[in-house]
Amino acid sequence: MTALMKRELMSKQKLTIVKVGGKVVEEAASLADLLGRFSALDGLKVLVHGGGRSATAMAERLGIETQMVEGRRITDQSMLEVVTMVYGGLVNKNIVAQLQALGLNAIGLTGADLNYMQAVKRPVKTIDYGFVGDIVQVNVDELNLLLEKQVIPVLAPLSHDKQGSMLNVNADTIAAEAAVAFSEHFEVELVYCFEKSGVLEDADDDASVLSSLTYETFKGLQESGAIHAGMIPKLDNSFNAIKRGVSTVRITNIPGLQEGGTSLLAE
Ligand SMILES: Nc1ncnc2c1ncn2[C@@H]1O[C@H](COP(=O)(O)OP(=O)(O)O)[C@@H](O)[C@H]1O
Ligand SMILES: CC(=O)N[C@@H](CCC(=O)OP(=O)(O)O)C(=O)O
Repeated sequence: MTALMKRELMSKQKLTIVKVGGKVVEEAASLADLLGRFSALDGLKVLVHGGGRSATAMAERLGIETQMVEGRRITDQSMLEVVTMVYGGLVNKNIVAQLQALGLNAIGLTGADLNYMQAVKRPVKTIDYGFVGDIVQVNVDELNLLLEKQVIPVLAPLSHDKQGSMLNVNADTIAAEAAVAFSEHFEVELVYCFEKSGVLEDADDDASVLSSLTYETFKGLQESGAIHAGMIPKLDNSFNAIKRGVSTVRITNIPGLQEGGTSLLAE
């Protein structure tokens, strides 16, 4: 029996999973600020990153057009090459190098590494998303061994189909699916860190942060249009994670990493 298994038998240890995306990843100063605060968090932790804007910028440099549908990137063969390079390479390794500089022993992984997360190519219904994956299996056993050795997993928004192809997956989904899988072993707090201070009652007023949110209120605010765009899948992912065993989900900005922002309430 490993030390980690022994501890689980006594009581579940806390694990913080921080997902960072949007502008925060793209701007060097905000990323450095975020990583500094992440490194100061106590206890076991995992970082999940996005980087959609960096992929769009790189695609543009290569003359490849970006097309998003309902917040998801249409990923044809050449876009798959771009996202594999940008998420699995540039963004991921830049974060790992910065965490190493901060004294954290980080390792960057896609779902193909250690086969920790497997997906299937999204079936074509009305829209063909191309090489976009829907998660079918998550196995965090090897990641648990890394955590036990004080290694910090840094998870990129990429999975694979176990038949040789990488697949593009939204970073919020990677964070939620990893959080659910880790919940079997840990008391998981999932923190979505982005550019606003939380879920806003009025998306244009940064001071209108809701300190807590139920599913019912979310659906009401969605209907009135106060919650829209990328915030809808983020909240759907978040409530789904709570339903499947994640202890706490918070949506916040960089200074709110430890506390603050919007806490989601189970019904
Ligand atoms: N009520 C709301 N509160 C906060 N953000 C909102 C709200 N409604 C819509 N949004 C938009 O949702 C975006 C976050 O979604 P998304 O861009 O997918 O996240 P990320 O920055 O993590 O990639 C915000 O930048 C904001 O423009
Ligand atoms: C399928 C799909 O849409 N994947 C996303 C993955 C990156 C991401 O989610 O980045 P942010 O968190 O910074 O938005 C994309 O390619 O844009």
